[in-house]
Amino acid sequence: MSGFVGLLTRNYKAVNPPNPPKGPDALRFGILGAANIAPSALIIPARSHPEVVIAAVAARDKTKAEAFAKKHGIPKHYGGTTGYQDLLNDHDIDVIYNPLPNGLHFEWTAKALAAGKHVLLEKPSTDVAQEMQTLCDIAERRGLVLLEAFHYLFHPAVQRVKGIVDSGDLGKLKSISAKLAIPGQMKAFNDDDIRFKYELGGGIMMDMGCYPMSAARYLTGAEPTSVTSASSTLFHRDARVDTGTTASMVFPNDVSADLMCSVKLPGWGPFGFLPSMPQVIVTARCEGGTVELYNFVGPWIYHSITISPTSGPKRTEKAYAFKQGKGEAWWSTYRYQLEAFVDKIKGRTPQTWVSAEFSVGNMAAIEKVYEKTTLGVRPASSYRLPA
Ligand SMILES: NC(=O)C1=CN([C@@H]2O[C@H](COP(=O)(O)OP(=O)(O)OC[C@H]3O[C@@H](n4cnc5c(N)ncnc54)[C@H](OP(=O)(O)O)[C@@H]3O)[C@@H](O)[C@H]2O)C=CC1
Ligand SMILES: O=C1OC[C@@H](O)[C@H](O)[C@H]1O
Repeated sequence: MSGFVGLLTRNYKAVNPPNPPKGPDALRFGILGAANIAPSALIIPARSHPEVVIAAVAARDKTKAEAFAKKHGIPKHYGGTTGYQDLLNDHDIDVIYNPLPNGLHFEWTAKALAAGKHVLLEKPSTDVAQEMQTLCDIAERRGLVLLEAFHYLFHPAVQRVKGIVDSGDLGKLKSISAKLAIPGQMKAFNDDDIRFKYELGGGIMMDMGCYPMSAARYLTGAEPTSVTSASSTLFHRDARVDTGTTASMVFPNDVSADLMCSVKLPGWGPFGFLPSMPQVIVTARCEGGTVELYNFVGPWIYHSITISPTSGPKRTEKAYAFKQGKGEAWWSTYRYQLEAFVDKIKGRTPQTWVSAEFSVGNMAAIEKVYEKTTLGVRPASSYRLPA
């Protein structure tokens, strides 16, 4: 199905998915925090997964936990000062979803792994690379699955672009440009949002910038050798926090990358009154042409892959489902991710995976960018692992 009807059908089914019965061996998930992202990233995708049950939620406030559980049909809730740990102590829970503020990712993922749970950890994985390395080491030692939720990488559209770049059909890769930015007029986040709290791992390079960074590293299949320039716009209440960052990087084999993220894209026209268009685009320039993916972070809603060979006609493609592989055109990036995560836990081979090395590398590269901006890396967690 294509065109407008396809768009409506896909987006309707993504939020109103079929609800097959759950099998006896379904994994029981618990959610740490009644976070805004939890419904889109896990609760709705879980409905159509026969091997996933959302069994419990914990929130710092008991009433909030109860209201969230009721709203989303979650049978168990934990709240109050011991709520998070009570969830981890629940023997009925197999897997923890951690959508806490970035600065709490390390502590609560470490505690979840210590409790013997697999963890789906929100992006960006931790505040600094060393913390993610530590978590990955613990997960490996304990035989548990830990996945940083880079949901978009699991979508067929991103896989198609990766396939085109890797095929060499457009010749050798020369440069990447990756942008995730929204206009300031959207006022997407309040001043007191976790994204602007330095002590919680705030900063838009962490929040949105982790996407363009991961896209550049994913498509090059390499780590940046240096960040040649980087600059940020600053949050008006705290000059350690960026509202947007641009960076230029060099990769091995003469590949370069330009990244941009912002929640404050300036307007245009008289007095900058008119909002700019959001920019959610990744472009790979090769010796023999370019491939561009429009809406790389939300490709299930709508996307467009434009392939422009230097000699030959330009063409566009869509990839809402894999030609071979599991999935439906209406599956969101989060649904594809959940499929892969469950496959991994169940010992099956996932279609796509985000490795420990990839996640650690992303944080290391983000650190390099923050160092170059002079804002400095985000503060490491004060949590110490038990001896
Ligand atoms: N994959 C994706 O597409 C997206 C991922 N994210 C990531 O998910 C995480 C959460 O983002 P989002 O849902 O927007 O954030 P929210 O502010 O909605 O949720 C964060 C949760 O953290 C809990 N929390 C615990 N301690 C604190 C504290 N000191 N201050 C504030 N909150 C606290 C709160 O839980 P409680 O209920 O216990 O009070 C709150 O519900 C971030 O890491 C973000 O990067 C965010 C958006 C999209
Ligand atoms: O993960 C995310 O994806 C979309 C962004 O708007 C958001 O800030 C971020 O947390």
